[in-house]
Amino acid sequence: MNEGFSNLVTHIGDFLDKTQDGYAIFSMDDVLIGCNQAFADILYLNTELIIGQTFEQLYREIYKNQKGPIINTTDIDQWLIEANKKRRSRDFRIFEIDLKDGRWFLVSEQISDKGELLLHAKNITKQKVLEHNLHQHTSELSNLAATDELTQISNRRSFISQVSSEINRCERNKLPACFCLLDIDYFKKVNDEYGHITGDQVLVELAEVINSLLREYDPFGRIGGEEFGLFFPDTTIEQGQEICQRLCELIVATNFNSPAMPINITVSIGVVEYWQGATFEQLYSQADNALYEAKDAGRNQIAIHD
Ligand SMILES: Nc1nc2c(ncn2[C@@H]2O[C@H](COP(=O)(O)OP(=O)(O)OP(=O)(O)O)[C@@H](O)[C@H]2O)c(=O)[nH]1
Repeated sequence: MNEGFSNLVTHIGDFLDKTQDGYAIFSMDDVLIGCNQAFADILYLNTELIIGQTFEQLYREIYKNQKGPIINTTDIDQWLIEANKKRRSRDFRIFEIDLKDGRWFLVSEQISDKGELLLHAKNITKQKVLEHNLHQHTSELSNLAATDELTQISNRRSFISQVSSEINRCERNKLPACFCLLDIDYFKKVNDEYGHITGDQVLVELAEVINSLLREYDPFGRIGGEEFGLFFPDTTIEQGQEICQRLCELIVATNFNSPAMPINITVSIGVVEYWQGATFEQLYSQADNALYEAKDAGRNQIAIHD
């Protein structure tokens, strides 16, 4: 043993009871032969009483006390069988545990040539909290980036991406589908007569009314202004036309902005049948042509692209 190493061995004990990290050594037959205070604190057990106990006895005690590491089971015997299978399966193991008090530890287990097991538990609660917050912020940001601020449905970008992946699915599974563009008729009049804020309210309610008729997985988004896009996977053109007909009827029958000042609107819808190999741009352009036909033909109606 070189001098530096023997100095380390002599002095390391002074640090072991200062550190927040838990240290413990188990014998070949898994009896706890030594540990520091931090390790006992993690288990919520008394240092003096745990020396000489086996890993199994310790975990049975923790399970009984319902303090310390979370043991997610209703059957501790089965849990110990599974834990023991993993425990000495490799010379070095690393895993995370969480405690009832909310702390998290990164635990490493190293087995020596003599078969003794050195356990080191590092407090990683701060990192876990940061990780959790970051994850939450990321998902909030991606929701924001995909949502139309006014109507809270998908925005143009997110709608295009959902339709594109549905197009791929329909292509792979040889499914029929319909793409629709829906536009409010004479919406300028609503704004002119009732004001822009009421116009906004009509848009919000319209999105809700349309959503109430759709299946949960039908992509539906606000393309821009008073124009909305819909995609019906696994739907024939006849079925698509029927859904659009029901949408038109429901919208005509709805009193928007009620009870303040009920407003009635109509919509025009351009529908195109999906064909194998079609792109979003092609479907959009053909549905747009059909939408103009519906407007030209007097509005409050559906036009199917030929
Ligand atoms: N309140 C409100 N109005 C909007 C919004 N986006 C677009 N608009 C209005 O929608 C109206 C669209 O007018 P036009 O393109 O002339 O269409 P229209 O009056 O609906 O007539 P047709 O589509 O030809 O039946 C304009 O008055 C826009 O200001 C919005 O987010 N909120």
